[in-house]
Amino acid sequence: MFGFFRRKPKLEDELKKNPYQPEKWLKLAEKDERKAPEAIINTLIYSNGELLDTVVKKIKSFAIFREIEPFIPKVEEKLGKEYASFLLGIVEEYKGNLQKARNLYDVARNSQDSTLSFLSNYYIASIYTKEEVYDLAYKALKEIEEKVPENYKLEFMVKKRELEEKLGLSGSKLLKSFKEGLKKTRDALGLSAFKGREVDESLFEELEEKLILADVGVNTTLELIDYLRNEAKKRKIKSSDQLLELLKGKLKEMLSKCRGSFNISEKPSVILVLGVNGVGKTTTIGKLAKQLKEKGYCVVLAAGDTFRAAAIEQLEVWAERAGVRIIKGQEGTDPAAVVFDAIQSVKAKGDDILIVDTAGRLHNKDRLMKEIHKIKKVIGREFPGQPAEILLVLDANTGQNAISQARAFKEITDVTGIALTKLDGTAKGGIVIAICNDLKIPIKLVGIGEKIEDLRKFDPKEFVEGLFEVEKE
Ligand SMILES: Nc1nc2c(ncn2[C@@H]2O[C@H](COP(=O)(O)OP(=O)(O)OP(=O)(O)O)[C@@H](O)[C@H]2O)c(=O)[nH]1
Repeated sequence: MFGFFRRKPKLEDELKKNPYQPEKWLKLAEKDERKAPEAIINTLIYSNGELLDTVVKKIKSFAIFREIEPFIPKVEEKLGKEYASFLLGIVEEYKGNLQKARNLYDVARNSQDSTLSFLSNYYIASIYTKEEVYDLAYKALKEIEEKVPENYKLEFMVKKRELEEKLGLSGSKLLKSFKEGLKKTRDALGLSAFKGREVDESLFEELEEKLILADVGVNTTLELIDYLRNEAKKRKIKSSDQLLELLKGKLKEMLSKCRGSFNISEKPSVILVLGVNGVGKTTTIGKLAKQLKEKGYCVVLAAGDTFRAAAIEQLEVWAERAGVRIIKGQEGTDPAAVVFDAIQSVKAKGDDILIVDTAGRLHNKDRLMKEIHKIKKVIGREFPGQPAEILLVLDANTGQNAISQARAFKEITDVTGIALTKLDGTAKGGIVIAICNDLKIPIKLVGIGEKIEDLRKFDPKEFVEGLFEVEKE
């Protein structure tokens, strides 16, 4: 009955009796500034790490970075090294020791605790961003993009978008350069000159001539013109604008069969790169390596074209530019031996992607076939199911010759995708349609210039729109 006189026990007394009340430690931290450092650490300890996100926010809002330091050994004792390192990382980052802070976060980044792992990577990314090491910042974000807590989603997306902009990965910049790269073909086709005309026999004949000149290939051109004639008759089309829309739709439908995503889902993934000398193989490997690295992958190159010292040196230059490792042998070394060494290196370092350059001498087909089969055998033995991609590099300038090269390589080995280079340098960009329609091999990448960023995933819709784009006056 005298209960109403009993003094409410103080928070501290309650916690002395039963410290396993994390919410109450949090309340004490908010109530008593002097007690805040110890109370906030006890909040973390007695929530068994669950309130990490809240605790971190409080440490920052109370600005008690230095004050929590004496209590961190207790965190290590109760929760382990990963939690203690993470908190020490926060203290060091506050002191401006970014390198030390990053190393401390690194201890916690692979923690089983998803919040601790997320926050560690997130803070590593923010430190790299501060230091303008954007590719590594992006890699750290990529590692955690599947496990972003709800309350971080928006902030995470903004940070990722900013890094993509800085790394030139954003669609807009790349799309513009792609359309510029198609200018020569677009001008040669001159489809805009067909606008506003009557649909008559001369129109079909002119269109047929333009498509063949753009290297669409005779068979594919005839297939397209027949299709347009039939549809024009069936739908009683009188205006050339409608006919051009039909052609655009048909080309998109044709090319959509050649759309293929790059298969690098396994770790490690091996990409075997084929192609005759001069088509842009080494350049494409260099561009691809850089882009994959910027996407956060650890990439290593194997100089499998040992026939010429120049090829090895050239690949070294590109490895340097892309900032990736290269494994090479002496000129004349057995390519399979170089690939074997590269595989041992990948195993030792745990790389994500191995890109293998190969010789480009098609005139000695038997020897090339033996070399490639041996390389594939070595790869498949060490990494079952690999190579994931067998990428054939073709030069868009070589027109129909590229088709015969592709046919020759298909006799040597299966080809999973095509990288079509120098689309920017040719008026014969119609070869894309011929390759797709004749060879039925996915076109995965297109080269649109000599610079390292001039490589892009092939997007059929984008390509066709680029052919029809009306030049701004
Ligand atoms: N304009 C343009 N030039 C390119 C492109 N890709 C490669 N090149 C150029 O084509 C030339 C040959 O490129 P490489 O990468 O050396 O070709 P490769 O197949 O390795 O030839 P080898 O070195 O003889 O084995 C170089 O001058 C490149 O800069 C591209 O997409 N556009």
